[in-house]
Amino acid sequence: MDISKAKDIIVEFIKEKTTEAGVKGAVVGLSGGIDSALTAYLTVEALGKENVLGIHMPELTLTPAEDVLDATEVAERLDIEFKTVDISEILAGYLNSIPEGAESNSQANGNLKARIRMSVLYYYANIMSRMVMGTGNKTEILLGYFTKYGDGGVDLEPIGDLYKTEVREMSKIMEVPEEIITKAPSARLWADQTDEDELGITYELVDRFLALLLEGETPQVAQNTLGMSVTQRDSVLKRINANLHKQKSAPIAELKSLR
Ligand SMILES: Nc1ncnc2c1ncn2[C@@H]1O[C@H](COP(=O)(O)OP(=O)(O)OC[C@H]2O[C@@H]([n+]3cccc(C(=O)O)c3)[C@H](O)[C@@H]2O)[C@@H](O)[C@H]1O
Ligand SMILES: Nc1ncnc2c1ncn2[C@@H]1O[C@H](COP(=O)(O)OP(=O)(O)OP(=O)(O)O)[C@@H](O)[C@H]1O
Ligand SMILES: [Mg+2]
Repeated sequence: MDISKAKDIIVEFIKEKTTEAGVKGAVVGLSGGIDSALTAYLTVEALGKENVLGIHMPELTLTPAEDVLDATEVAERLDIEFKTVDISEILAGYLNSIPEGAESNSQANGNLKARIRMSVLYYYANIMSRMVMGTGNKTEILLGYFTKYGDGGVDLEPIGDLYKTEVREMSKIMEVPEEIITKAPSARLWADQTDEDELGITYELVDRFLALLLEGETPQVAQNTLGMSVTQRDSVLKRINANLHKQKSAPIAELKSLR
C-alpha cells in the first residue's frame, strides 16, 4: 500500500464526514498508545489543531506513568487542547452501585472501563458539538478485538482500513513519537495485559494471515504459507467468527409480514 496516499484519503475522509455531519471539531481519547496517537495526528491535519480535543483517561492502578507522559507529549507536539479525566472514581462509584459490583470479573470490569471512557468522550462531544473519533484499526475490527459499545462506540473510524502493521508505517511518516511506535500495544484493561499475549499471535503474523484470507486463500493454505501453528490458526478463526456481530448494528426483529 502507498502509505502516503492512504494518509491523504483518510484526511479527506475526516474533512468530508465532519462537514456532512455539520460539525467542525473532534474529540479523541488519547491513551498514550499508537492507534490514538495516529488518529490525533490525522484529525489535526484534517480539521486544524484548534478543532481537536484530546482526553487522557487514566485509571488509578493500571495506567503506567509512561502512558500519561506519552499522551501528554502527543497533545503538546500537536498543540491541541488536552484534558485529563481520571476514571477511577467513576469506576468505583459504578461498581459500588450495582449488587454484583464487588465480585471480581476482570472481563466485565475491563469492558466497563472501555465503556466509561466512551461515555466521557461522548459527554465532551455533546457539550462541544463535536464528533468522537474512533481509533480502531483493520486488525482489531476483523478480529472483533475491542469492546462492543466501549472503544467500538464511536462516530468515525478513520484508521479502520489500516492493518496494525500499516498503522505503524503511517505513524512513522507522520512522525509520531518513536517510543509510542515501539511500545507493546495494550488495552490496559487488566494487569499485565498485552494485545499479542491475549491474541496468542504477533500483529506481523496475524496481519499477513488476515490479508491472505481476504485475498481468498483458505485458512489451511494461509497457515502453511506463514508457518503458523494449528492452535494459532484455529484461535484466530474462532475469534473472527465469534465477533462478527460486532461489525453490524444490533439486529431488529422485523414485523413487515404483519404490515
Ligand atoms: N452473535 C452475537 N450476536 C449479538 N451479540 C453477541 C453475539 N455473540 C456475543 N454477543 C454479545 O457480545 C457481548 C460481548 O462483547 P464485549 O462486551 O465486547 O466483550 P468481549 O468480546 O468478551 O471482550 C472484549 C475483548 O476486546 C478486548 N479489548 C477491549 C477493549 C480494547 C482493546 C484494545 O485492543 O485496546 C481490546 C478485550 O481485551 C477483550 O478480549 C456480550 O453481550 C455478548 O452476549
Ligand atoms: N487511558 C486512556 N485514556 C484515553 N483514552 C483511552 C485510554 N485507554 C484507552 N483509550 C481509548 O481506547 C482506544 C482503544 O485502545 P487501544 O489500546 O486499542 O489503542 P491505543 O492505546 O491507542 O493503541 P495500542 O494498541 O498501541 O495500545 C484508545 O485508542 C483510546 O482512544
Ligand atoms: Mg492501548
